[in-house]
Amino acid sequence: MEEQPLVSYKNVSINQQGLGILCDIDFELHKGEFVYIIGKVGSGKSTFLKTIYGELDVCEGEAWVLGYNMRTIKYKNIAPLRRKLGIVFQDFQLLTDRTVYENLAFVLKATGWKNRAEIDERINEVLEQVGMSNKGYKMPNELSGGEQQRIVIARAILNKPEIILADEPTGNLDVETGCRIVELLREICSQGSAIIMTTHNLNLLSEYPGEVFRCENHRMVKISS
Ligand SMILES: Nc1ncnc2c1ncn2[C@@H]1O[C@H](COP(=O)(O)OP(=O)(O)OP(=O)(O)O)[C@@H](O)[C@H]1O
Repeated sequence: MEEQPLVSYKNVSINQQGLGILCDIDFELHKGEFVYIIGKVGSGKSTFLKTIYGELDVCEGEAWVLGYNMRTIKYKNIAPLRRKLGIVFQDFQLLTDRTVYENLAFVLKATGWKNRAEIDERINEVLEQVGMSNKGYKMPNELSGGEQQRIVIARAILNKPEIILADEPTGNLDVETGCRIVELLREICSQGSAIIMTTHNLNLLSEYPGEVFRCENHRMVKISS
């Protein structure tokens, strides 16, 4: 039997402050998929992602994310949903007043981890996975942009999310560093997390193929796979 999609949207419309941003979206995300969302500035890419992590309501259609009906999801279920998601933004959003290790420990403790040794072990694992094993003691401002983005990805994968939402994760990086970040995301994808990534960098699409949806004229249309 075919596995249930992780995300399933049918005829979904999304508004911001009463204004229609996207309408009639049909979208599915399955385990292990890597999906790009492209489109001009203001076309609705981030808006779409916001509905997946419950930041913005869906106003029409049928929308399911990891078994939650996003039309009717209760506020108390938003945090449990987000624990199954990893979220990566372009502007890093690390806590600047604490070390890399403390940034990661903060998230683990906030999501219910208590055992010190297990916390240590998981932090070491994710830092190794993103190639930053020896940087746990650093403050975020002592890291380059690419290194900070690696730590953000380490933070996003701490709880082994089923889906990673990456909103312009290469937006603040030079081309070479951006490619390394996409390679890292693809490696994480091959280990089982599905990934939705918005980007303006169309070169990435040919270099690192995936399914592509474009936001345009209030629609989000699949253009290739
Ligand atoms: N908080 C908000 N309140 C009202 N309108 C908003 C809000 N956030 C975004 N919008 C509007 O929704 C539309 C889509 O914005 P969105 O941020 O999704 O675009 P985007 O495709 O992600 O753009 P970019 O490439 O610049 O990141 C824009 O017209 C924007 O002005």
